[in-house]
Amino acid sequence: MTITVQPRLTRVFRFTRASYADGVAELAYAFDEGEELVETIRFPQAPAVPTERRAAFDAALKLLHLVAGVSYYKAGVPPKIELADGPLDDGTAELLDQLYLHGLAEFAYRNGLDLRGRIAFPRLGAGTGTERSRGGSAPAVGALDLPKRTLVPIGGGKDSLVAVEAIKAISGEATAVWVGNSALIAACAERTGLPTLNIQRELAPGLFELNRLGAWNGHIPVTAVNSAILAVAAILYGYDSITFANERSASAATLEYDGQQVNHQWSKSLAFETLLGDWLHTHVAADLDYCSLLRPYSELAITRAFAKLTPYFDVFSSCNRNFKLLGPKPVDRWCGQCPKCHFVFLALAPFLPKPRLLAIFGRNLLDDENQAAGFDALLEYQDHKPFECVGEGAEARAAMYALSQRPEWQEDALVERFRSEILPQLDATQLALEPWLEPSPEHRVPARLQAALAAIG
Ligand SMILES: CC(=O)N[C@H]1[C@@H](OP(=O)(O)OP(=O)(O)OC[C@H]2O[C@@H](n3ccc(=O)[nH]c3=O)[C@H](O)[C@@H]2O)O[C@H](CO)[C@@H](O)[C@@H]1O[C@H](C)C(=O)N[C@@H](C)C(=O)N[C@@H](CCC(=O)O)C(=O)O
Ligand SMILES: Nc1ncnc2c1ncn2[C@@H]1O[C@H](COP(=O)(O)OP(=O)(O)OP(=O)(O)O)[C@@H](O)[C@H]1O
Repeated sequence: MTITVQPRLTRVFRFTRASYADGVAELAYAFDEGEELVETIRFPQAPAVPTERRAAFDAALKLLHLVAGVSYYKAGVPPKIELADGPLDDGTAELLDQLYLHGLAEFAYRNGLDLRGRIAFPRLGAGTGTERSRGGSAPAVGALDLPKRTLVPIGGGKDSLVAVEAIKAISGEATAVWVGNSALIAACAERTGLPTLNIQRELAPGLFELNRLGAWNGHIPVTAVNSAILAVAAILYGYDSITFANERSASAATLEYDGQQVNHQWSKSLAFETLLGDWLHTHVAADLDYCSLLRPYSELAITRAFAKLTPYFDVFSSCNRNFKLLGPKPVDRWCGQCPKCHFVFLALAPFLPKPRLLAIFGRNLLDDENQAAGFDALLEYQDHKPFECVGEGAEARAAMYALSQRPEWQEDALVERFRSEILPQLDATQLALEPWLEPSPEHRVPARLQAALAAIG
């Protein structure tokens, strides 16, 4: 495919069409009058869409088209957005405005862009008269009597496996589902013993051509894309709930810049969960629940729970370098260099026998002076939290403090450095591990699944 637009000079981003037939969804976009960029999602062994769920399916597919557009919009960030299907009701436009602004906040910060005031999805009634500048709300949909079973997304790391085991503990009917073709995630899903569902996602090849032509590039809110894919899947296959494994800490900003919070994990935050969960209730099906089973828990509470799940130790990995579409992957599941490797090593250390942890990682990251800067960033010492899915700085400091009190860890280079150099500068009353293990009451887990929460804490 030959791309003829210069991405950074484009004027309009267009959502041109979304179609679905025989298990294949095509989501198409274009800049200005340029070629279509078509993303493809494949739903395996898809049944025919049941008639009574047709409207819900169409609504979910439309949302997926709008959400997945973020990968392409970011290539040019033109000032105008156009929708071939016409403007959106207020609720939908608000969800999209928020997602593109906050989900692309890291992208904007790193590229020196300011997206505030730039992103405005067309709204019904906007600009058509003085009496109504916004489009009003769509009539709320009813329940569809969806089967009482749960889609549990699997990411290959510890969090989703903790969620799986919590659902298994209450004998909930569930399917382990993942998007993409990662063999590592497939192995984890297989290990759960649950039925599995693997949905394929192929980005438009033209995006890589745009990248080569100097498109804007950077982080996108991928959890939102996966969530929208799973909403379509829930209606298609018949599930009444989608339970992600997004932790409490995911709501905390990575940094604040020019009055704006920048959160790498925004589409894992409670704010996004609330927006999407409410939207699905009003626009798709009143009985389709979208939530995170791990929302009450800190990363440390989750690593404590995961430390008991020994059958997964030889298959899981939280290192995101495994999940790159292009380029090399770590040879042995953990690159040992990235913020996720650093954080997971540190957060598991208080809860696992040391030899067990070293066996998982194949090395001792805390006894390697070359990794000091990486751990400093986690501790928010002379740096900000990394742009990655890691816990809060205070949480990392609590874990490091716990290790500094243990004979088996305190001689290791970076623990010793923490004790001698960093600890004297910290408020010792803020370093206890125990408060991090307490669940918070805030979550959106539906009544039917709440017993699973007790299986985690
Ligand atoms: C695996 C990874 O971390 N990828 C990020 C990385 O991408 P990179 O360029 O190094 O390589 P690829 O992943 O192979 O992607 C190639 C290009 O494709 C585009 N792209 C990819 C996926 C997608 O959904 N949309 C896309 O537009 C993009 O142009 C890529 O350059 O760096 C990129 C730039 O910062 C990131 O966008 C890539 O992140 C992936 C989308 C990804 O899946 N990342 C997750 C591991 C991730 O970050 N998860 C977060 C969830 C946060 C959230 O709010 O959803 C987390 O765990 O905290
Ligand atoms: N490819 C994927 N398909 C479906 N869901 C995914 C995928 N990747 C991540 N997720 C889900 O997104 C959420 C956030 O992912 P995240 O990487 O934080 O979790 P994880 O991989 O389970 O654990 P870890 O924090 O150890 O990496 C989790 O619920 C995870 O299951």
